[in-house]
Amino acid sequence: MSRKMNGCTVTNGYNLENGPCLPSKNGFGCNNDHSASCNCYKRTRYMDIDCQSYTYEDIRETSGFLLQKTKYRPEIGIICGSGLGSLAESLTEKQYIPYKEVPHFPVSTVKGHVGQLVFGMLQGVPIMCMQGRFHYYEGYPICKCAMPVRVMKMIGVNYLIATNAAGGLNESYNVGDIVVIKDHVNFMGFAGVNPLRGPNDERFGPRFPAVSKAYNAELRAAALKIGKEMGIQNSLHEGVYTCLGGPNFETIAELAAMKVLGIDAVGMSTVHEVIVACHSGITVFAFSLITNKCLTTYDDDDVANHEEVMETAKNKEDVLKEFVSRMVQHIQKIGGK
Ligand SMILES: O=P(O)(O)O[C@@H]1C[C@H](O)[C@@H](CO)O1
Ligand code: HPA
Repeated sequence: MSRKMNGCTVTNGYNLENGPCLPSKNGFGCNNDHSASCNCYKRTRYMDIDCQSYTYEDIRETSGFLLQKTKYRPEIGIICGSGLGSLAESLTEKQYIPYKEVPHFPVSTVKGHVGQLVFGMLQGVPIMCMQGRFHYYEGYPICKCAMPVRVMKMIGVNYLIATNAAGGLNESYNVGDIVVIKDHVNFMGFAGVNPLRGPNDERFGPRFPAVSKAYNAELRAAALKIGKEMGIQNSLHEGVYTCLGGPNFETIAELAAMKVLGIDAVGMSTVHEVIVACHSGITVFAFSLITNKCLTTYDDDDVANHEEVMETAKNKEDVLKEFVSRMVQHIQKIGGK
């Protein structure tokens, strides 16, 4: 799609003459003189094209498309982790929109991630659910992996429930336990892989957002209370999650190092989504399903595998549906529609 931005003809975010159009001091796009106020490719070719994947206008186009396709106006968004797509099946009056039909959306490539949006009702509350998320190891730039969260925000989502499958590093965790995430260690961020990298458009959020309170304390407390009410308090924990780039599972030495750092659950997602949610002012609740124990000794015969992850997720389907449904009910009570 072509449009005019600051005198440039831009096609799909590209000024064909000068490369990707970036936010410039004058607004979006190249201003064609490549001076100090111009952020066109000629001035910024040292930057990864990655981080300029989506402009505000792109996100507006995606959310506009969805708002026009659906009658739902959800304030709560849910991201289903590996094997957890069945969470979307609890919705009633469902409307499915495959990612491949949505402008600018990436497509899912991982087993256990269907690759569609599901709009519908849960506990009488409209919900937008991602049945399938995007991981860095699939080959997408990290900002692209997190792009749906910006779409959610523009659609009107104010609460995000992010779920994932994770390995349990904390020795007190068992397979099938739920870990309410209280904090994360952004290992990929240590190496500069951050969804907010690149020019910041203030319309999305601030250049330097605080993420020290990313996981809402009130929702965490509510989750623990809900766990008690459901009688699952012995298999419910609060813990620290980390996301690694994947796709390989971790080495014994890596896991030993992470243990020292106080990490409880190890996965390959969620952190980028939570950072973007925080940046956009979305309130976050996130949890991991412990699908396997992290193996921390060399004499263990077992190895981690995706089949085990999927199988555990399948086995816990019912309890997770109930847990999420009660969380939605709680969020509605405190202000989400
Ligand atoms: O999407 P999530 O984080 O739930 O998926 C986890 C991490 C890998 O994608 C996969 C490994 O089995 O499960
Ligand atoms: N490591 C990383 N990601 C995972 C794991 C794990 O053990 N289990 C499920 N996702």
